[in-house]
Amino acid sequence: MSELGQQRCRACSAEAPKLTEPEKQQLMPEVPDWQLVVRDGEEQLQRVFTFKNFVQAQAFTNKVADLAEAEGHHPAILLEWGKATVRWWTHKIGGLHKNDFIMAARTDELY
Ligand SMILES: C[C@H](O)[C@H](O)[C@H]1CNC2=NC(N)=NC(=O)C2=N1
Repeated sequence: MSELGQQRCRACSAEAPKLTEPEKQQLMPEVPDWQLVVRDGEEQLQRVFTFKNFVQAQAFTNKVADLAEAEGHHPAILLEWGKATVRWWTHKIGGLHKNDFIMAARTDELY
């Protein structure tokens, strides 16, 4: 289990700073299966999880949703047959916060 995967989200305000490039580069090795993407001008962490069928993808999606609600920090999830694409970013700052890396690591532990 990665050190990030043992952490919990810290409530952040709209004034919280986005992670700097060095901070992101330091954190990326802890979530090696995730990629940085930009959607609607906002940087996000994305990973595609694959499964044998829709039901397994749905069950994983539900686990991620439960984790998100428990942490008060929510992803975008695209559920398809055999796939679940998860994207983490912090809406209120329009980019990436350490919380998003924590949640990506916590998501990996559900897979
Ligand atoms: C009021 C509510 O707690 C906030 O809107 C939370 C909900 N979940 C959230 N999830 C994410 N990813 N980013 C947020 O800024 C965010 N804010």
